[in-house]
Amino acid sequence: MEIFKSFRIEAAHRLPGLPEGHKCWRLHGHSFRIDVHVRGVVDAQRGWVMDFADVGAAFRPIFDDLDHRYLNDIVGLENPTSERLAQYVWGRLAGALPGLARVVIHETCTSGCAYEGPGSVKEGQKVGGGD
Ligand SMILES: Nc1nc2c(c(=O)[nH]1)N=C([C@H](O)[C@H](O)COP(=O)(O)OP(=O)(O)OP(=O)(O)O)CN2
Ligand SMILES: [Zn+2]
Repeated sequence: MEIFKSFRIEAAHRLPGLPEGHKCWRLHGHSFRIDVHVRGVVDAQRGWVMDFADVGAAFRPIFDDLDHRYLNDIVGLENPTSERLAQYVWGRLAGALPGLARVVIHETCTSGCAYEGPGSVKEGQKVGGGD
């Protein structure tokens, strides 16, 4: 069984790896939604995989570091694409949240990414890179 909890973060960013003419090179902001998925068995007594509150507690320090921030200023997020943000969140949560299964970043209502941790994608499996 997989459960999830969603968090909303208001933050600014720009993508310095893009050409200057690209709209996302410029400073702009998003209401990011971050979904944290945890996979595990349903405990017979409690009837749940994990208390949603425990997911919230594990995410809290990350929320505090990301919310109402300029993401590019954060070490590890110098190029804060959705993909880099997913890797960043995973890297911080993995040791704190047993059963972490997926981190989903909704950068806008229509775009984002899902990450299932290192090893979930083969090294060198490049599918894009254009601007
Ligand atoms: N693979 C990625 N592509 C893009 C990212 C990203 O993080 N990973 N980020 C951006 C920009 O930051 C942009 O703010 C979001 O992209 P986009 O979906 O193009 O935003 P729009 O709301 O302008 O989309 P429309 O549907 O065209 O209105 C760009 N690409
Ligand atoms: Zn953006």
